[in-house]
Amino acid sequence: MTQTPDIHAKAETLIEALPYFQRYAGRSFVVKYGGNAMGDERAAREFAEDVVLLKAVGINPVVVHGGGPQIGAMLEKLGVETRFVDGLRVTDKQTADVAEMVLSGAINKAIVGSIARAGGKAIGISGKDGGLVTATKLQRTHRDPDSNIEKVLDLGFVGEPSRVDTTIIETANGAGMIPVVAPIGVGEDGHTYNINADTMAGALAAALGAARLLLLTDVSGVLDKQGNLLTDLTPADIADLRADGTISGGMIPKLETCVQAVESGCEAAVVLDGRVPHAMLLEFFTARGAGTLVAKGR
Ligand SMILES: Nc1ncnc2c1ncn2[C@@H]1O[C@H](COP(=O)(O)OP(=O)(O)O)[C@@H](O)[C@H]1O
Ligand SMILES: CC(=O)N[C@@H](CCC(=O)OP(=O)(O)O)C(=O)O
Repeated sequence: MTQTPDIHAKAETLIEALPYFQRYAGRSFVVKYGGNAMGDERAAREFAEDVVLLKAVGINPVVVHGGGPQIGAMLEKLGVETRFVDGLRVTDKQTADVAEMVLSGAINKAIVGSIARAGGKAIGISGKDGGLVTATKLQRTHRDPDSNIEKVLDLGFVGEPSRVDTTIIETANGAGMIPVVAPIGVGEDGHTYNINADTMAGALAAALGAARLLLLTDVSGVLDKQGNLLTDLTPADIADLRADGTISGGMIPKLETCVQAVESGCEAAVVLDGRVPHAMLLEFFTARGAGTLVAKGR
């Protein structure tokens, strides 16, 4: 019996992916799914399919989601003003409550639902569950570009992970479930903290010693001032890009996260375009993915 070229091509694609399945089996991949990348229904379905496929080939995907635009829309509906400093939302008590409602409620469960529809089993949690993430109030300074004066910022209930206990993730992995994590933490003081989703994903990637931290967003990767894609960056390159103003807004916490993750136990981090169909699979199972790879050295 003769086989059509199409069938051969499919078999070859699978065989090409075999070394990657083997290399990454049993390893964690932390995937940060940003509010901007969530986009339309089709993108959400494809994202869920990719995550389920990873699980099926023996990788342990951990999804950390954002939802900045969705929190913004809810705050607007409620008539609450909101603002960002260096990519972080200034969070008073009311804003923290809305962020938790939108992130741990609507978005978390929608992602769990799409993974279920793609044939996987997901468990939706936040940093509060199982003591996953203990947060402390973020201490941060901001240098005014005009006056060059550095000020201490008070962002309210914006937290950063100070302790991560991965037991609940490992328990979920062991039970064949895909953890879906909302970026909310609780402090020793009992307060609820709003954590930037990139920061949350980076802390989990470091604690799990993940093979990859993938940050899915709405740009093709980190761009230079002319708009060209920067394919490989080291922590030193990132410090230069920040100093000369090439990166701004949400890209600042994103790249800070990549640096922190690769310096604390995660092998490499990638910023990639979550709007591209099956972006994650292309990144995992081809020799060179499409986005910006951040690693300790070249
Ligand atoms: N040098 C840069 N390269 C690419 N994007 C950048 C750069 N500097 C700032 N950005 C901005 O960062 C955004 C991504 O961060 P953010 O909006 O927080 O995404 P997400 O919600 O997916 O986490 C991009 O859409 C872009 O507007
Ligand atoms: C402190 C802080 O800024 N928290 C973020 C949490 C959500 C998030 O990070 O969502 P994206 O990844 O979609 O931007 C916020 O309130 O918007």
